[in-house]
Amino acid sequence: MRLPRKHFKIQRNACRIESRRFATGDQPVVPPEEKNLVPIRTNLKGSALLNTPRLNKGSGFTREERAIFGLEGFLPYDVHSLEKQCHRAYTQLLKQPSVILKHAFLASLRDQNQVLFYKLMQDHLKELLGVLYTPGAAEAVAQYSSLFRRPIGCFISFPNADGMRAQLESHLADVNRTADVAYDKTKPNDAIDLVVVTDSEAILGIGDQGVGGITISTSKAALYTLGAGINPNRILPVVLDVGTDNHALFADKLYMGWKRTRLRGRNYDAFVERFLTICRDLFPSSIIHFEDFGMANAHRLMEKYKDRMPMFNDDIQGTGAVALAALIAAIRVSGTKLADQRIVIYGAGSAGMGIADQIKDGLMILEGLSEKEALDRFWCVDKDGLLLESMGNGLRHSQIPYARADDEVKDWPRENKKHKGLFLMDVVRAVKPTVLIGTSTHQRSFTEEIVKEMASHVERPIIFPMSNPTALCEVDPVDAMEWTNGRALVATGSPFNPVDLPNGKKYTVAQTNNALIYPALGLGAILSRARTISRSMLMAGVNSLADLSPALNNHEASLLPDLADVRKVSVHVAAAVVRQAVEDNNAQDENTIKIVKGDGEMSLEDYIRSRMWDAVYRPLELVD
Ligand SMILES: NC(=O)C1=CN([C@@H]2O[C@H](COP(=O)(O)OP(=O)(O)OC[C@H]3O[C@@H](n4cnc5c(N)ncnc54)[C@H](O)[C@@H]3O)[C@@H](O)[C@H]2O)C=CC1
Ligand SMILES: CC(=O)C(=O)O
Ligand SMILES: [Mg+2]
Repeated sequence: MRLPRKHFKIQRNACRIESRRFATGDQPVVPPEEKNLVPIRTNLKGSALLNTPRLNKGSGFTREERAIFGLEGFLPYDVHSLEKQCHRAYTQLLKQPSVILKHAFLASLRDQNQVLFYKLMQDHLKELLGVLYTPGAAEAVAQYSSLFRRPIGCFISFPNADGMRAQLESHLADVNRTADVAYDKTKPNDAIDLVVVTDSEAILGIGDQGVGGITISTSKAALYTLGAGINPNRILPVVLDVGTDNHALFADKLYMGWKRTRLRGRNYDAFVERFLTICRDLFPSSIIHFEDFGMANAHRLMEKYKDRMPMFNDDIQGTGAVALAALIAAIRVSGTKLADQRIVIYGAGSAGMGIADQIKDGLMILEGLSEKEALDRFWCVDKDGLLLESMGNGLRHSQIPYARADDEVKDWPRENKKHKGLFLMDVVRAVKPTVLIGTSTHQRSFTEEIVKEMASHVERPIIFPMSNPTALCEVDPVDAMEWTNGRALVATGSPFNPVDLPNGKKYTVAQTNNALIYPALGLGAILSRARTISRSMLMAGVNSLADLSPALNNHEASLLPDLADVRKVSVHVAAAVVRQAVEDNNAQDENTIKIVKGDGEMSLEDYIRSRMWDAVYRPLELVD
């Protein structure tokens, strides 16, 4: 549907700021260059408008807007452009002496003026991702209760479970109250595109953080907007407060969550089921992103719900996808084949087994291997050593297919004779891996001896220490490069500086973080209104991301695109995901299906751009 021109007449010249993307969701489709001219309708005036971060422009309100919305007495006289506001905010941010205080500053800005927050983030993305996301988010989560100022997001606490529906309805009403979020007012339930939910049991690599986990949901939500232009007002970040087993939190008198031992078993499952059922009922067009659930639940819940609704687990599937994309790029650089790799995974938890599953899918789909042949390429090592069939009930469900036969290892030499298990060094010596992936939270565990042993058998050792935050990374890329004479192909989970190579050049370390792919995966699923988020959609995303690898043209370049370019990357990845959903008859959005089939008025890429939200001030229209 094209908007009649009269919709654009209000304060047209207020929209001089660069206009590209607009918004996901049930919005009128306009060409990308017109989307930011569409006014936002609101009945708020005066301080109520200034105190609504979704609509507030602060000193950026034009003279005309100040008159219409009764703002003149509330603002200093001069009108400032978004660029000038950004400059002021950046100067203030730089005065904050630590990462945690910078994070708090950003949170407070987000809480005052949403457009300004996203514009500032976007203009300094490379620098500020480390503040908002990993490693900064780890500190912010851990100190949530002591630094608390104002709540952002949705808190679903077990003791209040009886009121869960009403709590979620209040959030929906809140979203609908502020302006055009659900453009079509006859469909108030379509106002939410995305729910990002954590139960806080395994936040990054820092474990159980109780209610503080809301900050991982809000950070991941912000990356959806920065990375894929998903309208921030249509995302619901949620923490399920089911208690905590982190005893330091019990001792903290400022702790703000439910001070009980973490809920488990049937009550936990019923609580999650109830939450998801209500979400599906109240927000039927939304997708659900699971983040940082503990090992015992992450895989199990994904298996339970993945065919029932459009959901994915980011730590399992998002991480698997980004790791496989980096691996495909590394293999192209090294001139080898995926099927010829011997892969050791260190840390067989959610991320580790998610990576294994995704690479296994890659071996089967891209290389035509049988499942058994694919599984044969993996050796997974956890706290008790190499996963072996004899570990029986000690293996988690996701680990069982990867357990090796005990016969294979009976003659392997063991470093630690006193211990039953085979540890990383034993496995590296015996397997001679070509690929070593770390998702263990065991800092600096890829020692010089291990890396040198691996590098003595492989021309281009592929080493991905993916644990977050930075302090938990399995090996510093500088060391990995030094110990391999610059031969290693390295990718990390948190950001690292480029490394000097022996040939005088610099090697750019890819940030192999699920943040490079999950925003586009979500955008593709939302736009196509996919019934489920399928394996084939994930694989389409992986291939399109791998094709964008800078290392394909320059071997010292990063294996993956820079995370700071995620927004451009996302258009291509989301397009691949959408096309796959349509090809699989998994898409339900008629308009998107038409465009993919070539019957629309614009290309799929332009359509995607036209649906992306931009950090610009759109005109406001006063309604009764
Ligand atoms: N780069 C990325 O995109 C992502 C990175 N991660 C990182 O991966 C790490 C693990 O995260 P999850 O898998 O979600 O946690 P998890 O708790 O599910 O898994 C961690 C696994 O490592 C094992 N482990 C712990 N200490 C070990 C040791 N000394 N030796 C061998 N294994 C050990 C644990 O037993 C567990 O199986 C975290 O640091 C997290 O930040 C997680 C998701 C995405
Ligand atoms: C990146 C991420 O999801 C994690 O470290 O848990
Ligand atoms: Mg995570």
